[in-house]
Amino acid sequence: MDIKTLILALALGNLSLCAALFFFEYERSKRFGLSTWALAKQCQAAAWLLLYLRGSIPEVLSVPVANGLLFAGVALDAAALWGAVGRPVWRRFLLPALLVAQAAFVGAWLFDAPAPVRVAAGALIVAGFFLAGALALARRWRHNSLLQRFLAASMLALGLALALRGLLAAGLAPGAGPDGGFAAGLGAGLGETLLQWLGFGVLYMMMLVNAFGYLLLSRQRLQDQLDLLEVQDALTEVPNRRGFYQALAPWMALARRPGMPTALIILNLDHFKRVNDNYGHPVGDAVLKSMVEVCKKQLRDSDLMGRLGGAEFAVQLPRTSLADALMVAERIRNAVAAVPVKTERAVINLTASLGVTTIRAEDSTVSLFKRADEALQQAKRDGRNRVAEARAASPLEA
Ligand SMILES: Nc1nc2c(ncn2[C@@H]2O[C@H](COP(=O)(O)OP(=O)(O)OP(=O)(O)O)[C@@H](O)[C@H]2O)c(=O)[nH]1
Repeated sequence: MDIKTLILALALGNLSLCAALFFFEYERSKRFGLSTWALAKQCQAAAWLLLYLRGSIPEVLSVPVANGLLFAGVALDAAALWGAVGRPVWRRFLLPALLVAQAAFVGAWLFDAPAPVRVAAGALIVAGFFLAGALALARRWRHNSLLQRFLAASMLALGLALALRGLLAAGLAPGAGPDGGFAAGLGAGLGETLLQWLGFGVLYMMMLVNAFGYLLLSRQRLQDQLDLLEVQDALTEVPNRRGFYQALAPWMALARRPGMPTALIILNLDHFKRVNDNYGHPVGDAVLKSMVEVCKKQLRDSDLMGRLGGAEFAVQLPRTSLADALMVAERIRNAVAAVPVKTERAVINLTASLGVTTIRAEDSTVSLFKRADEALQQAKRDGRNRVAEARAASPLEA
């Protein structure tokens, strides 16, 4: 395979990615900066096509325009990766760097710099942006998945290989003889054809690693979000029923051993339906979120609040006696009643009813929640905006 065929493969590879992304985005909302990434692939596909047509089209298209598009493409790749890790640095760093790189390359072309110098500049610029993208993936190394670490490491290796190719190309520039240093000597020793193979081979690998890596990473992120949704309530961002049960399980097991019990509070907002009916669901949602914040402020770090569904929440209080849990429940009730929720449409006063119990040795999750719920219903029957204690254990249960 000659270099021209390799360039065509790069053009076609990027074009097929563009096509795949077009159909992907056609049906889905934008995710993980996929649009930035799609734009990057379009720039790169156009760049490689122009480079492939070199000799049959004006030089202005096949050199400054083609390389400019290639630089923009890899810079956008880096931007997409920084966006995917939650740090959109496009405007602050990558855009100014791209403008400087474009100006330097066009300057080198206008002033007729020797071909090896231009090749070296091009390789170093592309390597620089590629490494910038790799750094995004390498951030918070110890917390990253194996996939992300593998991608970061291979991108760093490829970026460094391309930078080396650039330095070796510089070694071939006129005037850089064997006395011109290690790069000059090595560059001259390897020869331009081998260096071209190294450069394009690395660029080809870069395309593959970037494409597969980005798509796999997007998939992994999506999976992580789905996994989180299984145990977390999307609206209030506290554990949902399943997540709350999971967190409660170790305390249920500990209840069979002597020591301080774990308490459970179930809270239900009073007449919450009216908020939805009077102000609409979005206001109801805002009220729920705000209520969670109000309640959390009354809790210790070791306590955990979860949403059981609708306007019903639960709080687990590890190593807390019934008397203390009743005090906490009273504090929560007071806070909910005292802090009106300010929304765009209205200031809403709410109250809550609460049922309190502690985990007993003989409890299953069902019996525990049933008892707490009975206390809650008692609080509702007694007129709402109050705390009720669950019935004591019968001698048989005890
Ligand atoms: N805005 C909003 N409303 C919800 C959501 N989930 C459930 N609801 C509503 O919350 C209300 C729950 O009402 P209930 O707890 O059954 O009754 P209530 O009106 O609070 O009356 P009491 O509990 O008897 O004091 C229903 O109208 C549900 O439609 C949600 O995610 N957002």
